[in-house]
Amino acid sequence: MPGATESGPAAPDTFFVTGTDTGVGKTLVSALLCRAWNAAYWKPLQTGAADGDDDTRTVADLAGLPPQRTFAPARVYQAPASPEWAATLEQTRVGVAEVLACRPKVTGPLVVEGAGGVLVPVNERETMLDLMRDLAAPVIVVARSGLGTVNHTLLTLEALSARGLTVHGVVLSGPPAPHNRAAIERHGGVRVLAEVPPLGEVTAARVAQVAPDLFGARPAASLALSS
Ligand SMILES: Nc1ncnc2c1ncn2[C@@H]1O[C@H](COP(=O)(O)OP(=O)(O)OP(=O)(O)O)[C@@H](O)[C@H]1O
Ligand SMILES: C[C@H](N)[C@H](N)CCCCCC(=O)O
Ligand SMILES: [Mg+2]
Repeated sequence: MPGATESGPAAPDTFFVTGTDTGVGKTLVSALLCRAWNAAYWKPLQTGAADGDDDTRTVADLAGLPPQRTFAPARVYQAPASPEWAATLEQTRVGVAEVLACRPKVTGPLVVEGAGGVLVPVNERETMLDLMRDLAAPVIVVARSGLGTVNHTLLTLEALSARGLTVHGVVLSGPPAPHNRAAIERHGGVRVLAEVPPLGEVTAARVAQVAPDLFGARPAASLALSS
């Protein structure tokens, strides 16, 4: 296998961070990953700019990334909505191919954050799953840790599996819930990479403090999602 080492397959460089929902902690986890792995960051489609949503700025601040380690979104839309609807409100439309034409060329790890969850529409025909398929990077699923997450996470994993996407693992955010972690690993055939506890005030100092213990210094090789 190209890039393989004696210790196993080479770790991929690009990871797509999706979630079971909007607001589950994708941006916080992206910042933790960037900090731990010294990764660059790209949010291809940013919506909610009218409400001040700017995940690129948030990650740059929290992870302490210099300007050359973050990349402008392919599109920024004002409305706090899916890319499809936010674009429609601006009488425009975007396709996955146009988005990926803006894919940054970087050396080393790159964290790419989606908008909302896996089936959020990019346009009338394409969803975030199409973006993930064409990006061809292993997927990290961020989920809440608490009640309801087992169903939401397993549904998300089913959708990813149905499209043949490689799942690198799941990250749970919120108060530790070992029974939920175990259920997701058992029924989803995935690793839970980390449980991000409630961080209190989310600051760059706090991210720097916890990121290495949560994610280590570099990404591990991805395991295929078993059925
Ligand atoms: N473990 C945690 N401890 C403290 N705050 C958290 C934790 N997880 C998430 N949050 C907070 O919850 C809010 C939503 O998280 P975040 O912005 O990362 O979600 P998201 O999935 O990226 O949302 P979007 O779909 O808008 O991109 C943020 O204010 C974030 O700091
Ligand atoms: C604006 C928000 N913060 C996100 N960036 C966009 C989330 C879109 C979710 C669409 C949906 O699932 O209903
Ligand atoms: Mg976000």
